[in-house]
Amino acid sequence: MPLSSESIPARDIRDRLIIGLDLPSVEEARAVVKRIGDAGTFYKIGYQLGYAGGLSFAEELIAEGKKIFLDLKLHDIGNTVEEGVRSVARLGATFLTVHAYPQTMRAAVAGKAGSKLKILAVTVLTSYDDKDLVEAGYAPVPAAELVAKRAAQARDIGIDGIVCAATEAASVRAIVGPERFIVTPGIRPAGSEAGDQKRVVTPGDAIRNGATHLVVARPIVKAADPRAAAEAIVNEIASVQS
Ligand SMILES: O=c1ccn([C@@H]2O[C@H](COP(=O)(O)O)[C@@H](O)[C@H]2O)c(=O)[nH]1
Repeated sequence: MPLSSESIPARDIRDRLIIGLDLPSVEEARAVVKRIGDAGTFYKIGYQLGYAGGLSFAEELIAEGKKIFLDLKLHDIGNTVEEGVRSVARLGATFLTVHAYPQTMRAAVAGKAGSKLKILAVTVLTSYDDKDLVEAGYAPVPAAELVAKRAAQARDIGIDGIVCAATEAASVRAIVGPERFIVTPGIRPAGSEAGDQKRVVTPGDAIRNGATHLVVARPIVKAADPRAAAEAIVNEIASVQS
């Protein structure tokens, strides 16, 4: 049944939408979170806000009962990743990203041991297509093939979830099995601008393809009415969710 502001959807449906707080200051992020109100239950903090006080703001949101995805995309020598993840685990976030390189993923799994933090492996950024991979120095390989290889490595290492484009969500599900999270940025409601995203999918198709969580930033936080934009996506998720 379609949902409206009057009948806020069950919490688990709203949790499938992760709203990217890609904003320049904590003040602006706090204002957007306030406008979205109870339509938003899960927020992502990445480079822009993270380097502008966003980690303390993450703790504030957690204390208010919101879930937090720290999209820090860690990638460094193993010891640095392991200790960095150990520090992040103390913040109480739900998800943390690392790049899907085997050394990095193994270090992240070691660093989160004993905590509730879930590690997501970023396979191939959704702003990349096959040509971008060649430009970055990879032998010609379709992005989908590299996503599949990295998803299999992430599974074998014990990573909790995969970040990929929703174009690859169905094939990733076949690789990683039924339990792991499949978190898909590059989501664009029909008619909205792709911007720098190249592997783009609508919210409904992403859910149909098997994504567990959709990441949406600009189409919500830059919207004239961020709450209405978030609700429209939650409604689309609810209309196709099995
Ligand atoms: O492959 C990836 C991994 C992460 N992201 C992040 O998701 C959001 C998407 O923002 P939009 O404004 O909805 O395009 C952004 O914070 C990225 O850093 C991604 O897009 N692709």
